[in-house]
Amino acid sequence: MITVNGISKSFLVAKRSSGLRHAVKSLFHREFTVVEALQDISFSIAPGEIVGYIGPNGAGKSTTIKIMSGILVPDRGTCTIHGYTPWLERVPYVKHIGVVFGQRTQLWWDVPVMDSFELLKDIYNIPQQDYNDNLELLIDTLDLGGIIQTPVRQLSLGQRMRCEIAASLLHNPSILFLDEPTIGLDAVSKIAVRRFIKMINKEKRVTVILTTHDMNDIEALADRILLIGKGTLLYDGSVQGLRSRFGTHRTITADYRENTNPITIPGASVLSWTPERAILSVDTDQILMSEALTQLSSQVELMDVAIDTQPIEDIIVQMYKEYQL
Ligand SMILES: Nc1ncnc2c1ncn2[C@@H]1O[C@H](COP(=O)(O)OP(=O)(O)OP(=O)(O)O)[C@@H](O)[C@H]1O
Repeated sequence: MITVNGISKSFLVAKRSSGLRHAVKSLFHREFTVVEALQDISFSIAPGEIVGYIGPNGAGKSTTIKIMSGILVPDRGTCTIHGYTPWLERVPYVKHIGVVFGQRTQLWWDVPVMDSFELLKDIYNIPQQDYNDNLELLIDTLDLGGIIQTPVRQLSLGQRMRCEIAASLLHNPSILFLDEPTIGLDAVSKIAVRRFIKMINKEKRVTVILTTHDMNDIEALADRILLIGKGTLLYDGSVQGLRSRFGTHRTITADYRENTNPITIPGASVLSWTPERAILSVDTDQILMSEALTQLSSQVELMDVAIDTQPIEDIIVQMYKEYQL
């Protein structure tokens, strides 16, 4: 459904120095630097997938989404989505995609949400019956009943985001691009948005490409991760694969009968210690968990043990470090 092949994109950015002398000079002679936003990016995405597109600030995520949604033209490479080249065949293409940029709105600020929806119906030429059916479903599942007649500027961020997502789906697209859909939302709204994304993916088979800095979004939604850093693709695989490749640490929290001897286990480091409790980080590349537990129980009289896997957030930080992003 989506094939991106060897996409590169660079931007010319004017150099600016501070001070009046430089400001005057730049009026006559502007200097530019080239920012390589994307370099030779390739991937493909099958129908019905939810793909998390992640990377640190400035990695090139939004640039990729803009190219895939037809807003930007790449310098090199090809992109075929639903049989179209997005930037060359925008008018027929956009009927198949929905786009939500978390930081921007596609709704008209001063009019009730419903009026924006009606306008989108005309822009996309949505048949009345399809529109009615879709609207009913979206109002119901995104709980828009109480806010649909409110002007957008009076909505909270969470309410607006639910309306943005509804607006992007009114024309029944088969692909949804979400750029930071949960940014700034409270915990309850985040969960509501995630649940909805999961639902439309499952029930309507909408393919979802999601950029986010929130690793809980990734854990809750993505089957697959594309990690981009400094414009190049560094990892393409499952969340599980990411865990087994980078998440080799487990945390053991051990409660035991009072013991003043220090705990030493090769392959494990002590994160904190008291005479009754120790927290250890175990590198499973160096020692099996079973072996670490055997050694622990030979050194203290265990009362309780909890084992936690490394949070995905830590794994990502580790990856960023490893790739020097
Ligand atoms: N219109 C533009 N003009 C000049 N440079 C740009 C433009 N758009 C993006 N860039 C540069 O391209 C690089 C990639 O930017 P992009 O917005 O794609 O990153 P991102 O991964 O989405 O970052 P963030 O997580 O901060 O949103 C950055 O160095 C950015 O400054």
